[in-house]
Amino acid sequence: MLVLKDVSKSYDKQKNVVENISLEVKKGEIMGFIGPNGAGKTTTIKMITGILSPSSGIIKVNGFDISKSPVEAKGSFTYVPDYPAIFDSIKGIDYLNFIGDMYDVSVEMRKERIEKFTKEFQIYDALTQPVNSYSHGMKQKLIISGALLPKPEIFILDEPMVGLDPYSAKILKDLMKEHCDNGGTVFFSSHGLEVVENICDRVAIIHKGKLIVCDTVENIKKSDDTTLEKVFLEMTKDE
Ligand SMILES: Nc1ncnc2c1ncn2[C@@H]1O[C@H](COP(=O)(O)OP(=O)(O)OP(=O)(O)O)[C@@H](O)[C@H]1O
Repeated sequence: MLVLKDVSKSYDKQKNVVENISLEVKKGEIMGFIGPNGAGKTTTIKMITGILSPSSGIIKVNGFDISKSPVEAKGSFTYVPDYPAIFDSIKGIDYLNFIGDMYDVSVEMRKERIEKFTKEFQIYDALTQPVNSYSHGMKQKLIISGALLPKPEIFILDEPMVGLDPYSAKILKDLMKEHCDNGGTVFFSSHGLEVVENICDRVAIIHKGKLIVCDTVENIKKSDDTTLEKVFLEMTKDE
């Protein structure tokens, strides 16, 4: 569903900030992508989404090579970036309709899903207001609602919990699980290890640009007596 094969990235043609990463996220799976600051998570996600080109390696999204078939690949996923950058002067509802147009979402499905997500996130009443009147968290919830609107095959999120209140974070966790239960795939980065431990089928840990493990939480922890946080700190500590 989402395949990375020997993917590397260097910004300066000298040092790789992502080095030879290979991983596969299966259909219906929710995978957490964790690592210390500067480990290479956003760089990897930007390569998956086609914002950055890898220096080497292959990335396939829903079977389409993001470099060779970018339109087909991009039609298979939606993406929530790590900062809610959004056209500020338009109304929330116009933003969602724009996404609906881009992904050919039918009028009925659009109405039903816009209502569902924006009511759950409690931004429904603000949809007629311009986005520049939204708080950071409201913008984030608008972007998440837009990203879920077309029922993407793959839902990719970069640190989506940042700026969300606990209620909204819980809604997002439930929506990510629901998306997978309906056959979708989720790949997201986070510093919230408890969230990752609770909802992910598998977890990929990146450290200094290298993938150090990609496995179930149970296998990574090896024992019930520990937490993902403890194991993560041990695995990524600098000697
Ligand atoms: N545009 C850029 N030009 C040069 N170096 C960059 C650029 N963007 C990121 N880097 C470097 O690449 C490395 C990986 O950064 P990246 O943003 O991918 O890390 P991250 O794991 O997402 O970190 P964080 O958890 O802090 O968001 C860092 O050393 C960073 O300084």
